[in-house]
Amino acid sequence: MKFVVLKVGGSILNKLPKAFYDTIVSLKESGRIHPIIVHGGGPEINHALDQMNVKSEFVNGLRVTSSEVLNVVEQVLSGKVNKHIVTKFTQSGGIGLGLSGVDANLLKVTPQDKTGKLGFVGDVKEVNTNWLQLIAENGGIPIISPIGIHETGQHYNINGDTAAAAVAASLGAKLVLISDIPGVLEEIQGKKVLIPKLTKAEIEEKISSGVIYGGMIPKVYSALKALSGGVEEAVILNGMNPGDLKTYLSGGQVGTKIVMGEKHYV
Ligand SMILES: Nc1ncnc2c1ncn2[C@@H]1O[C@H](COP(=O)(O)OP(=O)(O)O)[C@@H](O)[C@H]1O
Ligand SMILES: CC(=O)N[C@@H](CCC(=O)OP(=O)(O)O)C(=O)O
Repeated sequence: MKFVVLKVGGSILNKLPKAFYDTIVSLKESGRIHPIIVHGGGPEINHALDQMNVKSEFVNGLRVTSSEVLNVVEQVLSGKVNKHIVTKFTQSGGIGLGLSGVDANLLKVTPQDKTGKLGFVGDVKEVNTNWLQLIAENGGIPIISPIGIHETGQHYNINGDTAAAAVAASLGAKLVLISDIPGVLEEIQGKKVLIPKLTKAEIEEKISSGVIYGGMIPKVYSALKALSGGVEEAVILNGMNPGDLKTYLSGGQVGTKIVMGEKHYV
């Protein structure tokens, strides 16, 4: 089975054209790929917290998650956002099956930060791939919200990119991180320029120089982690151009490819 894990970022969720969902459903129906969707929803969570007068706080792109915040995160991600995406796939003629990482022990976690500063933020230690395979084999498109479960039964908030990388690594799938930007950008002579390929060393350098910041940090680190976990390829693409996904899956150059070694870009 050719699994492709598509992570859809919250930055773009409400803007994605119908053609995006149509493209994924037609790729599934043609048997070319078995898509698995992992989604975010950061802006929706921020909005819900704002309405409760709770401040959103991030450390290196990860949300500090108290139990009060976790309740909101879970309601927004596993409820509102997950079902929004399921509906979009249904409208495109696909079988979208919404799950969170809590269902069927899909995403087992350990706390991300042992000092406790991040609160209930989890890192994925195991993915229950059986159910994903079963859903895919039966024509379904799994749509996963990034909430994980600890062995104590405690639920944890997982960054969407981190969850997607873990799912891709567990299946040896390609990882496609879909966001509202064409890829990793760098300002050169006052113009934002797309970086087509980035190695691990270049990523470290661009984080320390401030070129890569905020929500892009978990994205590039997740891509690297996925690669070291056995994923053959990781790429960051813009979801506003559904043609980009087709181009990428046909071997074309779009977005930013993340690779482990050799320097392709200086
Ligand atoms: N070098 C960079 N190139 C492009 N975007 C960057 C870069 N560094 C930081 N960003 C920010 O990262 C954002 C994408 O991360 P995030 O908002 O978490 O997206 P998503 O919700 O799609 O996962 C961009 O919209 C941009 O503000
Ligand atoms: C731990 C952590 O930061 N979790 C994220 C989960 C949602 C997410 O990843 O949303 P985007 O993909 O839209 O950024 C959060 O609470 O915002």
